Amino acid sequence: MSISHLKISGIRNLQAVEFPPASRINIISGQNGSGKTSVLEAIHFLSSTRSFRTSELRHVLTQGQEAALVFSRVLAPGSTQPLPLGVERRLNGDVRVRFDGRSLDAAELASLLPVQVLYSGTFELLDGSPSIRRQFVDWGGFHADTQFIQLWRGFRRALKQRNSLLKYGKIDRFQMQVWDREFVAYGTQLTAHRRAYIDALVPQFERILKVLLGDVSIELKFYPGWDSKRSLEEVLLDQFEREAAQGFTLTGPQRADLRFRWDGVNAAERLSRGQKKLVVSALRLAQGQLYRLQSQRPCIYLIDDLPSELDEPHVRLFCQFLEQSHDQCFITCVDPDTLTEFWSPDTDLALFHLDAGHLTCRQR
Ligand SMILES: Nc1ncnc2c1ncn2[C@@H]1O[C@H](COP(=O)(O)OP(=O)(O)OP(=O)(O)O)[C@@H](O)[C@H]1O
Repeated sequence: MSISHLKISGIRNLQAVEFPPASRINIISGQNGSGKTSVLEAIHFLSSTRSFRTSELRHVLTQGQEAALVFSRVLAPGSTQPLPLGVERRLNGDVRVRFDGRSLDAAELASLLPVQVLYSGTFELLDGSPSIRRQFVDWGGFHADTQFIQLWRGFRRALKQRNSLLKYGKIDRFQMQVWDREFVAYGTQLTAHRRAYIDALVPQFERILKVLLGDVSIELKFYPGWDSKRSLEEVLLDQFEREAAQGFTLTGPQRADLRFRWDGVNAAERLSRGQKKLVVSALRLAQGQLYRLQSQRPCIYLIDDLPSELDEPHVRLFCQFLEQSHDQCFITCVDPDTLTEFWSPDTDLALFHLDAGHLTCRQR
């Protein structure tokens, strides 16, 4: 899907923002605090009912407002007939998602309009907590295979039940065996899906990294959450006494992670800030490209302050990659002159400027 019309109300400092995005490249410029990231946040909200900056709706809502509403018209690939998609969330907890006259649940919305976000917080993929990398892997698993969400839910349920039995001390061995079986069955299948996803992602990641960063070669490895030379069943048996003493499940798929090495060293310790930005960008772009390959559908890229941390040649390479990707992109920057010269005249491109929450269109 791509967005052909967007209307935003009740988000941050944005003042009744309404515009028709270009099908390919949208450059949104403005000074610090003008609301550029908030426009990307609104598109993310449209795709998932959530912000990528905060989990608390009250911070996203314009001060004094009760509801955030993003309304759009979206186009399926190859279609000329845009369909209405609207997402509303209210401070009282109500959430409404309507697409072409019917309500959607969270999973349906996530499949309808997948987006990839690149902003300052994306660095955490390299040096943040493992849960951020698990979310990254699971995003891919969710979009790659419809079975994934059931496996993920089944595993979470088994983990929760095990942990509550371990926490309250008096362990009923029979009940524990039931949940152990579920934990192993779901956990093993979930891990196989995660591993297959990363195996498919690595060639995309290496290809894009080579385009963006030439000589830097990063080894990306999946860690399943336990010593994979042993079965999950064996590991559970072995660690049971320690788990009973500590009151929670020690190792398993809930500890899965990704490891990035450069010349055998933890890449996060070795890369410069610009290099880190290009590595995490390559990861997100690879995820979008793999999604396109697997589903034959495009992803929308939201890229906040693309030029920051990068020199001109790398900005050029980045823009050339985006241009060749054929996907819809929303790119923000402070100074539009840093981004406008890299696009071919045939590319459907639109320039917008934000001034204190007011958006205007600019001439190319
Ligand atoms: N809940 C809110 N209600 C009203 N205004 C808000 C709210 N939260 C943030 N703001 C203001 O909205 C603006 C949003 O800034 P945003 O982060 O989108 O700016 P930006 O153009 O991306 O800036 P920068 O270039 O510094 O990253 C800021 O001026 C901020 O003070």
